[in-house]
Amino acid sequence: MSLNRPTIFKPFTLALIQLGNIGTNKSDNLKHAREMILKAAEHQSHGKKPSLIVLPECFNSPYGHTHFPVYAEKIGFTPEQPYDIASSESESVKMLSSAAKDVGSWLIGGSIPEKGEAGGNIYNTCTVYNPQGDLVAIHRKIHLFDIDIPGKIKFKESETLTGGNQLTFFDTDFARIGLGICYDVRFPELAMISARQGCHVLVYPGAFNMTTGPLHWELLQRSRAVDNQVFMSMCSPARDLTAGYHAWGHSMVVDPMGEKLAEADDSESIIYADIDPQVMHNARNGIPVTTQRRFDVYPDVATTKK
Ligand SMILES: NC(=O)CC(=O)C(=O)O
Repeated sequence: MSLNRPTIFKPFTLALIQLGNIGTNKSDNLKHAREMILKAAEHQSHGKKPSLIVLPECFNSPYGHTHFPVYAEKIGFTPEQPYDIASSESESVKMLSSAAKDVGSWLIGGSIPEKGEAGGNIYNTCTVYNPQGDLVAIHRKIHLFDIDIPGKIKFKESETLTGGNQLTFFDTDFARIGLGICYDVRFPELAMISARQGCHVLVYPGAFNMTTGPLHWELLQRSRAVDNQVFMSMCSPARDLTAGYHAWGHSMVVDPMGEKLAEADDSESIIYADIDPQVMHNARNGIPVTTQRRFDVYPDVATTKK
């Protein structure tokens, strides 16, 4: 993706689908996700449908390290080449592509377990589609969710997943969008670099839990938004107490001043936020941190090369 391309930032509506009923039957999960994408697109704000629709992390399978290898699909995307949907081996990619085309909106397809090209690696991968249904970008969760809070929650994605090794953003005709997945939000460098590369809106499909959700879900999103003076949003699955992993829910959109524009509760729902670029311009003019950095005192992590 060329950084030199002039970026556009225009008002648009963002829709987050807090998907429920994610069970063990993948076809049912895909069917339901498709129905919810069509429903999200029916919304009108200022006479327009949402320009960008988002699904949650792990929307086609139960969330858990033992499930990832069972549900993993081969995608085979390379950013340098156009992707041929018709010959894709991924049923999830095919559904998402056709749904994006049918509604004529950009679609961030949450995440799915992905079978890598070689060596049996499995990734937690987000795919992105333009309104023509083309697969235009993927983001593989970089930081794996390995936590152990005694008596509360133990989860080790690294038992079956491999972390991605690339930052991802993409340009639309209304904004530059930066991607991350869930635990990636705890690493402020990622959001900082995306913002410094010109992203206006950060979208992280995610699935926090009942221990970390109440403490950190909102705090981290508002922090990333205020640190970087960007719009920040995370899209969760709905809470299902019959599932092995209890998602926190509370899908959210935060503006560059840290104000919440929209928030779901824990049940299945679709939330919408009107993204107004003027809010970002006002934040940056009023609190000019973007021009006050002191790289004579500390290094610029956003440009430091490996
Ligand atoms: N599920 C995650 O990747 C992250 C999470 O729940 C947390 O950071 O807390």
